[in-house]
Amino acid sequence: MKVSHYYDVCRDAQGQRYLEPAVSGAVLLGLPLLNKGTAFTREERWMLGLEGLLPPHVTTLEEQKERNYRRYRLIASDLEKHLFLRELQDRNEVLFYALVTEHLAEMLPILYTPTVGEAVRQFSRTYRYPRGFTASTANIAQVQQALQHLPLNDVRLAVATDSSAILGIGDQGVGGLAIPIGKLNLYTAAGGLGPDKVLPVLLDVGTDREELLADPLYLGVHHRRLAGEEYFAFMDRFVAAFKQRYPNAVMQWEDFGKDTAFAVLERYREVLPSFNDDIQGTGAVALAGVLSACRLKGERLHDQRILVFGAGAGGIGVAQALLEGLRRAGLSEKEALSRLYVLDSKGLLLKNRPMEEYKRRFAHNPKDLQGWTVAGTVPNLYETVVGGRVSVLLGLSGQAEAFSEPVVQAMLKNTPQPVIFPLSNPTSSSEALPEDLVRWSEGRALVAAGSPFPAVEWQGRSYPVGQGNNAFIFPGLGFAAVLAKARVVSEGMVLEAALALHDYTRQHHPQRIYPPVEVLREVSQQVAVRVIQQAVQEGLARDERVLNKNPDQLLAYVRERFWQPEYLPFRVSSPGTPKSC
Ligand SMILES: NC(=O)c1ccc[n+]([C@@H]2O[C@H](COP(=O)([O-])OP(=O)(O)OC[C@H]3O[C@@H](n4cnc5c(N)ncnc54)[C@H](O)[C@@H]3O)[C@@H](O)[C@H]2O)c1
Ligand SMILES: O=C(O)C[C@H](O)C(=O)O
Ligand SMILES: [Mn+2]
Repeated sequence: MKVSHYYDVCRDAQGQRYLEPAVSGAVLLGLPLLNKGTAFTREERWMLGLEGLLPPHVTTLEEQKERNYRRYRLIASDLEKHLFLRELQDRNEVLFYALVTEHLAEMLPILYTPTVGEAVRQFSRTYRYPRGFTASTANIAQVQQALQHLPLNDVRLAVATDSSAILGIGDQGVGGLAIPIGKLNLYTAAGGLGPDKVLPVLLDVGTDREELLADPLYLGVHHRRLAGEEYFAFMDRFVAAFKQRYPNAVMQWEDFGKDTAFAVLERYREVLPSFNDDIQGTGAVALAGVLSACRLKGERLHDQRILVFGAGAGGIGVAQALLEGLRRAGLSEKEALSRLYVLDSKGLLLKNRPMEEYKRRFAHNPKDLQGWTVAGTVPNLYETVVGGRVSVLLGLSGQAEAFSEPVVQAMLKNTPQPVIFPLSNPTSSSEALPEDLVRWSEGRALVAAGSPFPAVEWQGRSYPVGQGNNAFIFPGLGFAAVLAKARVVSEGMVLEAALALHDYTRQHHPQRIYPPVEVLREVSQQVAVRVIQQAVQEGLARDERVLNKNPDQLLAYVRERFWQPEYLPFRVSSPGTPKSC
């Protein structure tokens, strides 16, 4: 099997890798996985029919990075920077990843959260080049055939969204494709997967956003969302065809809203090795951060009383992960649930309220909450903080400013150091600004947020704000599932990712809740090692190369397989030459 319709990656007698292209000339220059731009050597230019098509000076990758970084720095707006980087990736993937890897902390907020949210909104207005795969109601009947149009033959990981709950900005229709593209930028820049091994997928089942339906320039299908049986018939078709085209691929479900996220995860988790990033990745990152915060407070997880604000994919995922954490700390399920409060848009989950099945487990008995509110009303955020003596507050509601000063003051009465994580993205959806939380609590709150925020300077001290984002989990988790060829992605593997992140933070950044994003690559490698070990232990690993390796050997293996942005030489062998591809 050739890696792509347009080229293959082969090895010479010395084991050196090289590219064997099936195209040449101007066509080759238009393929971002092959194009080296001005870095094609003189020999390559003659061999591939490029001589004369490029300026004569042959540049190095370093010089190309320098040229593009200078231009990047001249751009004023974040969205324009995002679009500049998108175009660079669409021209030359190696150069794009070389640049992004070198400036990871600077470019992450541009490629990913929060700027990617704006790129989603502006998708139909800024569209330039195709990327990934779009299944839609216009092609789902022939999706098997449409998947054959993709030139890549060895995809190992896809990120797919139905775009029903993009970050905290809701249904975004076809524009949601920018999210899988951004997630996969992280997979390659910080998670080790080569750009020819990944695929962003948009499942366009329609949109319920009126302004998109009414916009003639909107690029998605112009009808309302499929629901119920029609929705699952669409999904079943896509999943079957995807599995046939890419039998070795892991699937990351992303930004499915609460009405589809849980059902899709359950329906396909045994069909495809797959996980839901918002439920499981977020659960893992929140558990790791709360464990770190407990360590900083000198307390234990089971000393805490925890409130999760928001009961969608993210909120329930976080509640499930903390429940598991509390059980591991020795509490019974009943004891653990008694110190965990989950609120949706109507307030605290109570057993006498009608609610979706996935919330039910976390509902409290109203009899246990005597005196919290006027009898018969549902406790709100403030009342739950007071009544439940909450010491840890986690925001997954997408509601800006929901964590107000009175809420913080109430927490300070329960604990000297409240743990407060406004985890909603993008920045405009964050439940509070970290600087307000630090100020209102006079520097006592332990704060992390979903989106990137600068350190807070307050009364001569600097408080770094950790980024509690599933970016610390999914690249390592997905890479591990790929390297292990895991049959399924188990809850045990997800939990191990959380514990690995917590251990890494404790060992390398003991003063922090999360590591700085500068070390994301290293975090992903550590997470990957632990997740592979767990997959092996659970008998889920199907790749023999990961069996019987100790942690050091596994780390070396993970590092060796980690894709690096460097140009491979081209060769064109004459017909009949034996090749190792
Ligand atoms: N930091 C991270 O890594 C991370 C990961 C996943 C999700 N999130 C964030 O969490 C937010 C929700 O995402 P999701 O995927 O769970 O969406 P979702 O559509 O599945 O759920 C949204 C939930 O928000 C809650 N909500 C809405 N209005 C509310 C209100 N007024 N008061 C209390 N709760 C309210 C509801 O319970 C609803 O179910 C988004 O802003 C998203 O960016 C962050
Ligand atoms: O995309 C992110 O930044 C994190 C998370 O998956 C989200 O939906 O907010
Ligand atoms: Mn998400």
